[in-house]
Amino acid sequence: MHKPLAISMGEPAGIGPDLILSAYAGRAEWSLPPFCVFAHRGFMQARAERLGFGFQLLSTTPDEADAAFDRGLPVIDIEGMVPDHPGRISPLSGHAVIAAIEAAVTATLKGSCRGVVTGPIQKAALYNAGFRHPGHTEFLAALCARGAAPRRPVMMLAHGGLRTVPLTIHVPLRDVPRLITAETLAETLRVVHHDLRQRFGVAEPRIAVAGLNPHAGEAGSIGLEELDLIAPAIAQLVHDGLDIVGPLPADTLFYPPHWRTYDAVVAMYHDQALIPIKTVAFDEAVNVTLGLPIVRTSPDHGTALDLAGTGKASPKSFIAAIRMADEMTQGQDHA
Ligand SMILES: NC(=O)c1ccc[n+]([C@@H]2O[C@H](COP(=O)([O-])OP(=O)(O)OC[C@H]3O[C@@H](n4cnc5c(N)ncnc54)[C@H](O)[C@@H]3O)[C@@H](O)[C@H]2O)c1
Ligand SMILES: N[C@H](C(=O)O)[C@H](O)COP(=O)(O)O
Repeated sequence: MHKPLAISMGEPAGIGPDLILSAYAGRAEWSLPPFCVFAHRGFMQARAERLGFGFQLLSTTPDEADAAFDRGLPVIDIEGMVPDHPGRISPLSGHAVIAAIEAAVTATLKGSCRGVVTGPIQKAALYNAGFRHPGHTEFLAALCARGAAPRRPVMMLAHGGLRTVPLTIHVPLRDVPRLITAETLAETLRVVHHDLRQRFGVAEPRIAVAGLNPHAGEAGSIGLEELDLIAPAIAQLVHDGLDIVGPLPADTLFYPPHWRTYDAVVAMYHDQALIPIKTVAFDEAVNVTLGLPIVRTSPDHGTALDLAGTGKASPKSFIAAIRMADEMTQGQDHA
């Protein structure tokens, strides 16, 4: 038996459900491994009919998903009220969106599924339903910690050899300087180094670190974070034997001849890391969470409410996310 990948439905008003259905319809063309969807079945059925997909949706358990996969899309039914209103967020669906993620992670931690691929969520829409995290990244770390203090999860966006990591993630820009410490940077770099080896098969990772300020502080004349925090953290890790360079000016770091010499770039804040990769590879880049005991990937895009229910959303990044989770969990394929 092949263990399936677990896919959470994401925001019902967005394009996540559409892409899950498209992925199943194109599973042979894209050579996708078996997967099961953690979703409200009635809602998925309605979205499938709206988009004109004729295949069956089968209620299964994760353990039955592999055997069912050729006959129909295996759905692990999540209870709740989930209206099929493309583009219109409903306060009713929040609980089911959260429960789908929780159930997908639980099935993966239990070993019934190989890894988790998440459909995009609209975070603000979940806060009324009790969501207390800035995004999946931190929520997954909390779920994986099972009540203990979560380890630091690390967000990476990856497309081929271009891999970018924001040190700080979903925080206001004004808080970024305060959140950059030698400890958080060293912890993040160790996770990136470890997972480049373990998850990406990079034998000797070489990591670049961006500065925070223009020109990486220009020797302290445009800010001191580089001299006071970033350089000392790098020096300590280099002393420990890791191949890390920086802090480098962020504006020229992504010039192709430069980034191609690194296996990953750790940037200081969300947009510094995500703008370069979404600019050159929005269609195909993958968001992967490092530092977890399980594999989790996701497309790089969000809910795209404007495209939900239209059939016009590109499935490429979602397919790339399934493929990456498949590649990273090859060793766990068989139950
Ligand atoms: N993994 C996640 O859960 C995740 C990731 C990113 C953003 N989000 C959330 O998504 C919501 C919307 O974010 P946003 O508007 O900044 O970004 P977005 O990625 O949803 O949309 C940005 C633009 O790209 C287009 N687009 C997105 N995906 C596309 C696809 N597959 N095919 C064709 N066009 C596509 C959209 O139509 C829109 O014009 C926010 O609430 C954000 O927090 C969630
Ligand atoms: N920062 C991500 C992006 O812009 O692509 C996105 O919001 C996803 O975050 P989580 O994986 O933590 O939900």
